[in-house]
Amino acid sequence: MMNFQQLVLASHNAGKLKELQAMLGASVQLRSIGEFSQVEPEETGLSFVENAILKARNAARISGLPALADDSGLAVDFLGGAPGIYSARYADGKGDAANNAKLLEALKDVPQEQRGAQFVCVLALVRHADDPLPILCEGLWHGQILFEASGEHGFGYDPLFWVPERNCSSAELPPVEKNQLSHRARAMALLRQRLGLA
Ligand SMILES: O=P(O)(O)OP(=O)(O)OP(=O)(O)OC[C@H]1O[C@@H](n2cnc3c(O)ncnc32)[C@H](O)[C@@H]1O
Ligand SMILES: [Mg+2]
Repeated sequence: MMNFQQLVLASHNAGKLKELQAMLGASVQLRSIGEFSQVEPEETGLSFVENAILKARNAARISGLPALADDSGLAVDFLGGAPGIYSARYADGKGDAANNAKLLEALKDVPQEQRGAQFVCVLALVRHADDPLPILCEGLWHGQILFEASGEHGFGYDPLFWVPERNCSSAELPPVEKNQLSHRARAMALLRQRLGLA
């Protein structure tokens, strides 16, 4: 197995970098793709897997380093799994606050018992840009969409995501706890096993 002391993280999302670095610990240093380029690749895939691979290959090409990508999002049952892979672009690129407002509006008349949702995370690791065998790991986190935002931690949809096993929103969880329970934590636990770090 290859020794990944340095990986480039194919993400321009500071929240992801913080969480993933905390989960990996000190043995692997994640370097942001932002050190190499500010240009974000277009996420043209139709699945989390395709977009994760696309982002990882792009980062490996630009940096010359092995690359890890995270493609993630929120799949809401009542919305047939939307916004899904379009979670970051749900409110046409206007950002987290606009995404959250649009989601609350879409669910405003939907009762509690129909507000189930899951966070999805796919991690893709490529050893180089043309790697024919990317490592892929997936994690899901089940919860419900709240009627209003609550909590200051985390990022993105965290203030709207109710975590039944903790009775609070994921933005109310201390970061250490989110990093033990989340979709990203589950995907990362699998990746650590695959890399022999677990
Ligand atoms: O593509 P990169 O550069 O990694 O950064 P991004 O923010 O665009 O990331 P995605 O394309 O994977 O889109 C993920 C969306 O899902 C949201 N999301 C993912 N994980 C989340 C988490 O742990 N908590 C809250 N929202 C999350 C996030 O805010 C984005 O709107
Ligand atoms: Mg993105």
